[in-house]
Amino acid sequence: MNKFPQNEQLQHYVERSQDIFGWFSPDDILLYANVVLRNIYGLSQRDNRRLTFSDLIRNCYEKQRGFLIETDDLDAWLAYANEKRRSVPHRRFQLDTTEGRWYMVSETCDTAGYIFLHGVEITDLVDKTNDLSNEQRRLRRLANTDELTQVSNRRAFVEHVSAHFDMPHTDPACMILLDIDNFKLVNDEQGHLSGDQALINLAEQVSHQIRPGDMVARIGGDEFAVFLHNARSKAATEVASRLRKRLQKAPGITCSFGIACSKDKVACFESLYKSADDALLTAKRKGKDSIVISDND
Ligand SMILES: Nc1nc2c(ncn2[C@@H]2O[C@H](COP(=O)(O)OP(=O)(O)OP(=O)(O)O)[C@@H](O)[C@H]2O)c(=O)[nH]1
Repeated sequence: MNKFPQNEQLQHYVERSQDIFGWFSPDDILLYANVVLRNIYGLSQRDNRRLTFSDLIRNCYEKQRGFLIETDDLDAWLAYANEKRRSVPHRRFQLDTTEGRWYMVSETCDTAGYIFLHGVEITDLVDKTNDLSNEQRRLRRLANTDELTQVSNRRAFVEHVSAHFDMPHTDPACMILLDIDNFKLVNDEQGHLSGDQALINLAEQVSHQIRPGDMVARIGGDEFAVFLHNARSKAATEVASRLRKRLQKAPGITCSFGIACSKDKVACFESLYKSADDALLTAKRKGKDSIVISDND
């Protein structure tokens, strides 16, 4: 018990370990690298050259093998790395290789300036973390997307608009609500699948009318909402008019539109939505297929 391996035994284990082991002199010459580290630096067992850390890195960079160095400016990369080396007695960093392996490396520096490296492979962990991040992204997208039309859903829309109003300096913004006229009849006369297709087509048409950064969402059965950043009622009316004209060109469905714009900093999702919804109701009452701008604007 408590008997540490003798020098030769220890060297035997270190040499054959799957971990990284390395040792640098105070003038940064590689004094020892085990098999794993020699592979990463691209050195053969009989390589007796006195290579510095910078030589080794330049070698990997030029051959694009081993230690993966992603930079357009190797001198700047080396200057940064050399500034970090020996800056503290202990530090840890991740190292990845051109073969896609990852290591968590711990670097220990003694008072004389010798550096001892020990690294453990963490490729599986990194892969799992990446899988989890991808899965998280996929789930977030699912949670925010309307399954039928693939545009955003109500939850994402509320979040997006609320985030806009949470910002300290909000640009003027507009909300357009649009609702298909007599959609019940479309379903009744042409069937539910045709109704679904009409919703998909409408979502596509609306998406084409807005700028990147603006948002369209399906927020109810046959109701869509658009949020336009940096826009006033004139721009919002133009978007709605373009859309209305496009819909009129192809016989099938028409929509009613309600528009509301934020004028002051106290605006919030609820107040803007209420104004747009009132305007939409007015458009429906006026005989549908029309655009109404909120009284508050
Ligand atoms: N095909 C299809 N229909 C849906 C879907 N969700 C809701 N609906 C239908 O959409 C219709 C919405 O009707 P309403 O908005 O109440 O009324 P409307 O017939 O559109 O009449 P106005 O809104 O007054 O013009 C209902 O018949 C719902 O069954 C869906 O995902 N697919």
